[in-house]
Amino acid sequence: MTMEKAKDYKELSVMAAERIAMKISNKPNAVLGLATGSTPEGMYDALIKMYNQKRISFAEAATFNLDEYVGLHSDDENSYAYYMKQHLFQHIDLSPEKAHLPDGEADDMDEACKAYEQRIEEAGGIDLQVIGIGLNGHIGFNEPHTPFEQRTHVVELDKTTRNANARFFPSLEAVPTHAITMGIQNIMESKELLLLVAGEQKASVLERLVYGDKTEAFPASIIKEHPNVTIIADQGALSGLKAADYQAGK
Ligand SMILES: O=P(O)(O)OC[C@H]1O[C@](O)(CO)[C@@H](O)[C@@H]1O
Repeated sequence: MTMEKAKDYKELSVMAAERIAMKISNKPNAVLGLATGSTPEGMYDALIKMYNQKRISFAEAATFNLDEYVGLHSDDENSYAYYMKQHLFQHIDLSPEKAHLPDGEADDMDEACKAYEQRIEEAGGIDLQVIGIGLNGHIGFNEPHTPFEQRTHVVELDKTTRNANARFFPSLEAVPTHAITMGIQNIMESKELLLLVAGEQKASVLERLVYGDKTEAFPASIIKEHPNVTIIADQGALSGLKAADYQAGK
């Protein structure tokens, strides 16, 4: 596990975008795994900037998002499909057929989960997966006590997660109760993982990730076993760690 320190959120965002830019420069048809939430917003802004400066092109790339709410139409402004359109897709040259999100509106959810996995497999697997981390250690929407072997599935959202995400909705009741998410196993299968952690409110989460044991009670703890994982964290998020630990790239 490599840890990279950013002085602030802006620097973290640029560092993350540079990782993606490097990936698609080396492999123009790279398969990128994308995340939503507040954390990657700055990274998407930085990527759009690089695209506008003609530094990068997504013309040959494909993307797969980690998760989507169940029951929200892609035009619903709280759906992750809408988020991705607003924050990235409408600004770049990624082909719409190659921009994938789980289908939160499918009649048959089990089928939708299988179909999503199949599309990832057909694309050759994910080269670089960006993830954020929830306050309870979730990755994607894999809540605490999700088995590490879990594949794409429908999940009932934890109270903490619904509360944390209520800021995007008119009320807590409006936050969907379920989501469809890549499983922990899918995340671990990506060739490279990039975890972004920003802000002091995530300091204790990062502390637990770095010093804690591997446990299904804290889903992110598994990523320490991934052979190619980088964490980019800003000063706020790093405030719970001993400086020597991140300088040494623990
Ligand atoms: O970046 P945020 O908004 O703190 O969210 C952290 C994680 O929580 C989720 O938004 C789901 O609640 C993930 O998609 C994200 O990685």
